[in-house]
Amino acid sequence: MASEASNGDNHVSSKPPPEPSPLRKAKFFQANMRILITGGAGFIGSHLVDRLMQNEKNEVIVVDNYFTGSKDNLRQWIGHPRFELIRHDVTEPLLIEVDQIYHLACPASPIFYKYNPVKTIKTNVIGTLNMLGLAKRVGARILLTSTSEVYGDPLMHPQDETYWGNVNPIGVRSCYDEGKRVAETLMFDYHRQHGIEIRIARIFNTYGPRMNIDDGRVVSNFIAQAIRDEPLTVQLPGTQTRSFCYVSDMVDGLIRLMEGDNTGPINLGNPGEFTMLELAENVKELINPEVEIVKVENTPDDPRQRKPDITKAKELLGWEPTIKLRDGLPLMEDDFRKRLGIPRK
Ligand SMILES: NC(=O)c1ccc[n+]([C@@H]2O[C@H](COP(=O)([O-])OP(=O)(O)OC[C@H]3O[C@@H](n4cnc5c(N)ncnc54)[C@H](O)[C@@H]3O)[C@@H](O)[C@H]2O)c1
Ligand SMILES: O=C(O)[C@H]1O[C@H](OP(=O)(O)OP(=O)(O)OC[C@H]2O[C@@H](n3ccc(=O)[nH]c3=O)[C@H](O)[C@@H]2O)[C@H](O)[C@@H](O)[C@@H]1O
Repeated sequence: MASEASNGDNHVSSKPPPEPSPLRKAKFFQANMRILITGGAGFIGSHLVDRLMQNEKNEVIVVDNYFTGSKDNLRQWIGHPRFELIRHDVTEPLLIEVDQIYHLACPASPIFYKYNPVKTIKTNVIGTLNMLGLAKRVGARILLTSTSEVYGDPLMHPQDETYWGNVNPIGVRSCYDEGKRVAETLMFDYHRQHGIEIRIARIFNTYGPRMNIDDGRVVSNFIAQAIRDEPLTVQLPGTQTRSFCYVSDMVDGLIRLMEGDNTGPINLGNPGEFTMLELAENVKELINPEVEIVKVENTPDDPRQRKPDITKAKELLGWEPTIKLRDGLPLMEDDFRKRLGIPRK
């Protein structure tokens, strides 16, 4: 017989609830946290998978369309009972059950995000909307990997999270930086309107093993060039600055942010600031003292300076980077030499 309440609140079902699968009763499945990583076949994503898989209570699901990522980055986990890899484009809806979502899917190297700008903005806007819809349906906490590019060509230095940025809305980088700004807006609108638990990391340049060798980003370019005895291509004027964070530090910051109580946005990056000429000189000294440094044309809207203020990350997450650039570069060199098949002389 139907219950008296018209809205269904007092509805009493005569049927018992369905039995959960016997597998879910097994010790192995019971305590698990199911974690989705979009873009998990990419550079940062695959290191995040490695770290999360260390915890036996985590089940990790990666979705990726392999635009810039690769199954090779995840080969050690393929076939593992707590790991699943799904070929999927986040611009399409995804229906799965998870407890946490690390939303990284988006090409990060300027060469790749400018290659198909319409797709990049769709990934940032529709992709984030889809992942927020998923978070809302299943009640998951969601973390967005935003970027220091939301500060554009910053007029405040170093950049803290209160700065609203100096961004060209119609330039060739806008698909990425404006795309991430909209993604941040969507995160906060879902949080305010639907009570979704959100976390936003503003990541500053991150480097390390597994970056695509021909990725086009400056650290991977210089290391590959130095190993191949090719000139290091410093884009003009060469005095523009960046702050480089080693990937293991970044992964640590992302997990602390996800597990903590603060929505962010929180800057994650290494405050050590270098001009591109200084970076080239460091790579030359550490990897190949014979190599030449040449100046080449730059691309439009390249930010002139970038350095994170990480006070908030220190205070709220107890996080700060531990690996200096001069220690991180040789770790990346080992990986690049292996993949290029060029041993040290
Ligand atoms: N590495 C950095 O310096 C840096 C700095 C700031 C922000 N970020 C952000 O961190 C995240 C990861 O960056 P990364 O350096 O690992 O880049 P990456 O290009 O190596 O990884 C991105 C991954 O997303 C996947 N992807 C792209 N579009 C997709 C789509 N539509 N559907 C499903 N998968 C898709 C790619 O195939 C790739 O595996 C990105 O969101 C990027 O914007 C990175
Ligand atoms: O930190 C960030 O937020 C952003 O950092 C990078 O963006 P960008 O700093 O422009 O990355 P690179 O392509 O590595 O360029 C860094 C600097 O190196 C210079 N460069 C690049 C390549 C090269 O061969 N030589 C060279 O001098 C560029 O002109 C630029 O000034 C990432 O690729 C973005 O995804 C990320 O969001």
